[in-house]
Amino acid sequence: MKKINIVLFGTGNVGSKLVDQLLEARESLRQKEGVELNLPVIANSTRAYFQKENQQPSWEADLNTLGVSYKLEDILEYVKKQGYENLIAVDATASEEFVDKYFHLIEAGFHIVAANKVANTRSSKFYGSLRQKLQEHNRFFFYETNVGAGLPIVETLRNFHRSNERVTRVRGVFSGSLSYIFNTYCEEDKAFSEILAEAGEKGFTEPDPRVDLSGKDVARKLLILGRELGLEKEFEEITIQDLVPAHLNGESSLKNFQEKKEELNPFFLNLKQNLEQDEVIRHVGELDVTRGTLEVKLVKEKKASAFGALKHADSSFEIYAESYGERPLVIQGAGAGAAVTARGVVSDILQLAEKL
Ligand SMILES: NC(=O)c1ccc[n+]([C@@H]2O[C@H](COP(=O)([O-])OP(=O)(O)OC[C@H]3O[C@@H](n4cnc5c(N)ncnc54)[C@H](O)[C@@H]3O)[C@@H](O)[C@H]2O)c1
Ligand SMILES: N[C@@H](CCO)C(=O)O
Repeated sequence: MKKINIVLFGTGNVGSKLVDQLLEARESLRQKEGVELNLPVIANSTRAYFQKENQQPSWEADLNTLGVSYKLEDILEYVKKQGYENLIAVDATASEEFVDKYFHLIEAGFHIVAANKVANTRSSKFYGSLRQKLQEHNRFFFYETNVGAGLPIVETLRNFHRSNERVTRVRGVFSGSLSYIFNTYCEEDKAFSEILAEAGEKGFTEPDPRVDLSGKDVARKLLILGRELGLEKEFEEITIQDLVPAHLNGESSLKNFQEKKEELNPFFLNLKQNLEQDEVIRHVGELDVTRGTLEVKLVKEKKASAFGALKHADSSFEIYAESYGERPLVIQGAGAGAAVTARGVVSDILQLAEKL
């Protein structure tokens, strides 16, 4: 039996669904694949729960009641003392700072699986040094859910690139939350702020929805794909249409933004009122590999077009590549949501486990 030991950081929408899915899949993986998935430590931003038994039927309660405040070193010491091998750290946080800890984790023998996009969208220098550290310690880094949640986008582009297929352009509705927001807003007679709140309640938005609305989340996804294709770009080079008014942006608190989100309504109502009958608003990202440009913007689309016809929180990625000519390869489906994202993380964990 191959034993895999997963230390989870982040128990929000994605992290908590991930624990449920791992515990559910445990027995069948043991029987069918000879893989035993253990979760020796589950941590959020303030507490860590150090597992005593193999089963964790009430992990949420245990984290709350038996969880202790911790430092990363406590976890590293614990796994070392227990003699755990095949260690995978799962980053299900949205933390800008946590990614600095990847280096310590790698040195301590961890492989990394990340839903968090930050590590792949810092400077090229950081991107390169992380990969160098992984190589030095012979560790793996999987992050399929960074783009398109559970959809196989990163893998598809990486395989194209490796096989010398020339990808010229990727155009898409990259954001599941903004897809939900604009699909619903253009169909229903509700205030923009109300739909924004719904998208948050459904677990589609980032913990701070301004990361979506500002275009930053889609810009990150474009950069991640661009880098997979060998483009050496920095985040600052991306052209981004920011939908958050300056007085509510990241400089002010999230609470302030939530309290004043109705102030967004006139701008979006004006956009909606200026649509033709057969048009809708869509939020798109465009990566032009040939020209080396990355752009995030709102566009008007015909209702009958591919992007115009999207529903719910679906994303759609059109990948233009030499062998495919004028007709792109299209990957479409749920672009956000805890269940699909957690499933993508499980899939990354299993692919990584196969290599161990
Ligand atoms: N929600 C989606 O559909 C989706 C899809 C793909 C990727 N993601 C990514 O998954 C990540 C998690 O999203 P979410 O919706 O679950 O967020 P969330 O806010 O619901 O959960 C974040 C969790 O991270 C924990 N955390 C924060 N800083 C931490 C730290 N330094 N150490 C340990 N834990 C820390 C918080 O306590 C919380 O438990 C984000 O990076 C997001 O971009 C989300
Ligand atoms: N907030 C992100 C989650 C998936 O990365 C989105 O809406 O697409």
